[in-house]
Amino acid sequence: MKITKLTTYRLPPRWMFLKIETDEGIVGWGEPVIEGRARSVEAAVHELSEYLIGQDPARINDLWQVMYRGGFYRGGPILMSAIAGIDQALWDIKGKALGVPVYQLLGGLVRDSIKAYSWVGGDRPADVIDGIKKLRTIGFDTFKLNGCEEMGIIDNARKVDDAVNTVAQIREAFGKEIEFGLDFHGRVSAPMAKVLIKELEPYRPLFIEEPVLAEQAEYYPRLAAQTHIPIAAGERMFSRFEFKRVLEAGGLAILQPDLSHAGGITECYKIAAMAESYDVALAPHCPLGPIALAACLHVDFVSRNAVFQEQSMGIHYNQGAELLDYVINKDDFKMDDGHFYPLNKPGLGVEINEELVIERSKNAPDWRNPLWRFPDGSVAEW
Ligand SMILES: O=C(O)C(=O)C[C@@H](O)[C@H](O)CO
Ligand SMILES: [Mg+2]
Repeated sequence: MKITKLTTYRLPPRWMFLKIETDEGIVGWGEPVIEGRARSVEAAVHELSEYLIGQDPARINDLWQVMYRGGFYRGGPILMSAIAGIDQALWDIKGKALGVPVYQLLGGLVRDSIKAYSWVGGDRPADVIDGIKKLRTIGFDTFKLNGCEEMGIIDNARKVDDAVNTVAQIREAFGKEIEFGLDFHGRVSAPMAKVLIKELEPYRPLFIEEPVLAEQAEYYPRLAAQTHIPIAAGERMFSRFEFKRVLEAGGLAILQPDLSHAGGITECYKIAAMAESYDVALAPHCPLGPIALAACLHVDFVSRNAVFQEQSMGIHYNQGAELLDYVINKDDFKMDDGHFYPLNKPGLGVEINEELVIERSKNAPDWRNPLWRFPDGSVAEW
């Protein structure tokens, strides 16, 4: 079998799908994208296609190494997201050619279901109580929200109290019947992370995510030393070579590699195993579309240390399209009691409505995240 063509489709809400065709008619789908930099990733995918056209899609490991090492420069969000989407599509092709789901190619199921969690509230955590109430009616008991709004490098007690009050309201309304992670979203400086975490400790959130930016990873062990709250990070780390450093330094209780940013299934499966060797949990980051989610689920179902799975149904970013809009086999993603179940169709197990993808790609928005500024005009982390 030979790879014959790569086609990219930028799509609402802010996704990109990749279709890889072969000379035997088997097609694989992937989801290479960096939210807000889709065109850069698209260019990278087509640059990398020079290594792929005419090659045997079954040689995933060799093609991955060629894409990673062949261009001298490597790593980072753009190149690793391009490789990620290509890798997902190659696993899709391999599974379809052999008639088995990807998780079977990775050694078979290690569990029968995986817990999902849902976002509540928007960029600024408000109205989370109603959001939680609604989502509980469809089986969710685990949630994630932004832990705070903009936070200055050194900020005032009122800002800290605002963040804590949101969490206090959640515990007041639901007690310990639900769990929630707080995503600091990289908005918080190391000094303020210490203050916030101390004030949040009594409310025992399930985890605190990106308490500081990935480029401040040396603070993870220091912050972990001051709190019992599990620290999570990973969406802005892009290869096992980045994850090895944070695992070695300690401090992270949960790794959140993104299957569409960190080199795909081939790389994230290795990251999951590295995490397990340090007794660190896996919770793949996935605010994206169905192909990215399917790739996460296949890794979840073969990784004993996978604990819960992010998914984007109802997420505040999904303006213009919802998680399963482009999926034909929607029922395969049906959650029961807030859990996903194995995708058993060959390959990734996602049947894409290509006609709709082509149609919707004609007016793809060029999504950008908001650019936040503090009152003094300086740039704030979004
Ligand atoms: O889902 C998460 O945990 C996020 O932090 C969302 C963020 O990754 C946005 O997708 C960036 O555009
Ligand atoms: Mg996050």
